[in-house]
Amino acid sequence: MSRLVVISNRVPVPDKKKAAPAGGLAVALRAALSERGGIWLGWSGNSSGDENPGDLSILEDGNITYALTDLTDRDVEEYYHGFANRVLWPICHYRLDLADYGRKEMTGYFRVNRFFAERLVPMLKPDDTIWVHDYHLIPLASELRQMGVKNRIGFFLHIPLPPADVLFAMPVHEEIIRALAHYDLVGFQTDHDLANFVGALEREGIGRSLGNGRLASFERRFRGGHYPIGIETAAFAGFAERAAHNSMVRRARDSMADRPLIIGVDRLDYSKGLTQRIDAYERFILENPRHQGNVTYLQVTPKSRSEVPEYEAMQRTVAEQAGRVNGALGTVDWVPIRYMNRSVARPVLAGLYRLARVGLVTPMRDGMNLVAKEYVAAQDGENPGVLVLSRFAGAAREMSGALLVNPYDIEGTANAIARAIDMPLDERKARWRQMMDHLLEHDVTRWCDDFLRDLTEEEQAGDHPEPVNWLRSHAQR
Ligand SMILES: O=P(O)(O)OC[C@H]1O[C@H](O[C@H]2O[C@H](CO)[C@@H](O)[C@H](O)[C@H]2O)[C@H](O)[C@@H](O)[C@@H]1O
Ligand SMILES: O=c1ccn([C@@H]2O[C@H](COP(=O)(O)OP(=O)(O)O)[C@@H](O)[C@H]2O)c(=O)[nH]1
Repeated sequence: MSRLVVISNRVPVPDKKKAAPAGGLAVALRAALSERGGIWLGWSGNSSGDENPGDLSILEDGNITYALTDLTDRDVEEYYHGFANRVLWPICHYRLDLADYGRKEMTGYFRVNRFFAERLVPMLKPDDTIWVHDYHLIPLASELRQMGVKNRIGFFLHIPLPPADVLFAMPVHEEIIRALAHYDLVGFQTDHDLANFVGALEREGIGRSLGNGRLASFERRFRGGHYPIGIETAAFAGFAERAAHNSMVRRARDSMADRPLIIGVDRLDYSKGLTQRIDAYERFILENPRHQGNVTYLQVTPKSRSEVPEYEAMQRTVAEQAGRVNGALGTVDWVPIRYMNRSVARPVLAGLYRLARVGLVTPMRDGMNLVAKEYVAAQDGENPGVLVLSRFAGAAREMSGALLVNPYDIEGTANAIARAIDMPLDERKARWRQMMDHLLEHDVTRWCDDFLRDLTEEEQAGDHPEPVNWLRSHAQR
């Protein structure tokens, strides 16, 4: 079995001082790395100011080497805040109105990808399998190929891939597609994302599907597939059971005194549909006065990407909106929305999910949304809560027991909340069982194994004796 090399923007370096266990993705990739031995390389999250980032910081943990690099202020600004989070993120989440494209940021993005490639190359062995994660690092394989790297390289996109009409609003869409063609396997969260990618290849004649997941573009052959990411289902269910003793969970339970709780857990991000969700909750209360003073909605919303102007503006908007609803509907002994602007450790979250009669997960767009899966895994099978889920989250492709909503339809979402609160036990159990069985089978380890199996079985792009001349012949037609 070849060594595994993982590259992602953020690296969950194990921290023995922190009590909270790592998230599912980190657990699964660490397991795969420790089985094969390997390296996990990425950004340290720190800036070196104007100075060139020094040597990599190396941390050895068993047979895994964590390799972290600082970036300069300019790199962070152009690559992370700029192109990744103000161009790729909004476009991939269908928010063309928020995309702020600039050549400087685009150049910085490609420059930082080259820099990651330069740092990686000296560490590589010829038969390493390389797995690159997410939109920050799309050009990494093409940079590595230019440096002579012939290894198998896979890429997984954690966020949605929009249809051609949306993707092509990005001035450098062709360079992005060309960069993806340098991987041996490109993985998406859902069949819709994969179909959008194939549609984008075919729309302007820059590629095509050869059938059976095989793709051709820019004179390269590679594979595309969909691999919906899972969670560490059994372990998470265990956290939820044990969390009953946690003091924060106990305090939350005592304060509810058997009244129904609705929970939302999201980074403070415009893709998560927080303002529409609060509107829907307000409408639900107004239309169901018997729930006034009865139901409470807890929204856990850690700050995210605060240096990006759209995120900074969101902090104010959501806080003001929650304040307005509390002011309008609250009473001397009831606060309709408990709004928390900080992060909660996952084992505690698990306990809070389990207390909640409704999990409200209503993004306007989301690659997957692990919160939806965690909410289901955390439930007590004898008295489970109901998942109200946006049809625009990747998770909606799998969570067949959820009440699916269109988050743009405030009235429809309000009705779904009412239906979830009043749902009889038998229906709740049947819906939950369906979803839990799926999550137990399709957990994050399975996701990791499926992707790596397909990547390592894959013919190497560079192995093709003849270049793919399809593009040229197509252009001549
Ligand atoms: O690293 P940040 O800028 O602080 O952002 C946090 C992560 O957000 C995104 O998560 C995505 O991946 C999840 C797991 O596959 C998926 O469930 C979710 O729908 C996506 O939004 C981002 O893609 C990660 O790279 C970030 O680290
Ligand atoms: O206070 C919080 C809020 C969220 N999360 C975790 O952050 C992840 C969010 O993943 P998701 O796919 O839902 O969305 P993303 O933030 O990656 O877009 C989930 O594992 C949550 O349990 C957490 O640990 N503490």
